[in-house]
Amino acid sequence: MEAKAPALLSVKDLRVEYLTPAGPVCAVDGVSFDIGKGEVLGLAGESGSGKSTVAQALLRILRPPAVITGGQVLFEGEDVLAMSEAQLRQLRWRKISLVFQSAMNSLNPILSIGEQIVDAIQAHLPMKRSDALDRAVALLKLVGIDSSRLTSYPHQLSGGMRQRVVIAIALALEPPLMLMDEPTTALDVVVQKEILHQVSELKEKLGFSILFITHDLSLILEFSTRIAVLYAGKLMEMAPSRELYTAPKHPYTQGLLGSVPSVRGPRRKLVGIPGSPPDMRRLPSGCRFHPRCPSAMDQCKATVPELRQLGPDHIEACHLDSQSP
Ligand SMILES: Nc1ncnc2c1ncn2[C@@H]1O[C@H](COP(=O)(O)OP(=O)(O)OP(=O)(O)O)[C@@H](O)[C@H]1O
Repeated sequence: MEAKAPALLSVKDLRVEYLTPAGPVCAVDGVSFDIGKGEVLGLAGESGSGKSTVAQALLRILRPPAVITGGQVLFEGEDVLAMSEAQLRQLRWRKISLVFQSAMNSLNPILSIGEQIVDAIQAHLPMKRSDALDRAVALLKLVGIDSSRLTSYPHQLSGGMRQRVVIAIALALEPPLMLMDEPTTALDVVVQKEILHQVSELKEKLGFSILFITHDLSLILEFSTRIAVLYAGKLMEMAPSRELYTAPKHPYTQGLLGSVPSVRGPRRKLVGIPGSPPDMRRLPSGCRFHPRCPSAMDQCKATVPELRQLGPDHIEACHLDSQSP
């Protein structure tokens, strides 16, 4: 059996609340996961399940009214939640970088691509401008952009190219971990896949790890090593991608997969999950998924299911499976 890579990032019992005037909303409730070196952990779940809140908590870039109210985040053994602002400046970009959906629109319109990459490098590393420029050329090449584009302005590039530039900037300091929050959602399907394939190749070459967030389960299945499924702020199931696809245990995971077209195998009828996620201010009792669950039992309304180990790398929180021997 392949030895498990030591955790680069370890998240334990993370809890984030939005302190709204109407009372606290617990958007991330006791979420735990590890990311190993070179691993891609996909965070799946419908809109509002807490995926972006998790990513922002890891970098400590949550904005009020969000506050981290519990848990532990260890990156390379260092306690991120205890870091000072100065330590966080060393962590962001250098150790953990972030690519988000609208990043391609946040490039500076009046600076050339080359200038922006050079500025990003020089903001963090004591490097001569000519060396930084060489690095910018190499970075653009890595993401499949010709060096002749160095003098182009963002508006002269397609959306896909702009997002590639953002990925190049995110990789400029060779961080061990990249957080990708809906990195390609604004782009057309073909460009999305091209970019994600390229990122996968870069990951193999450079050895970084990825936390990959998207609501698109088919992309998560294709590009992640392991997948964590969130529902209303709670971790429902986590397993290696293949195992999650072939043997999903949680009715919520099964429901999510029911809305993904099958690439191989027989055509199957797409069935979504009836209803919609709960209002986070008025969560259902017991298992948060029970009002939408086709297999809900009385117990599901009464008690919150604990996460249980189903296999060496497979965990799930559901009363149904705690009943089977
Ligand atoms: N500014 C805010 N004020 C109050 N509650 C918020 C705020 N932002 C987010 N939330 C709550 O946090 C929950 C999680 O939001 P988050 O954006 O992390 O989810 P997500 O899974 O990333 O969804 P999406 O895919 O739509 O971005 C939401 O359901 C909402 O209840």
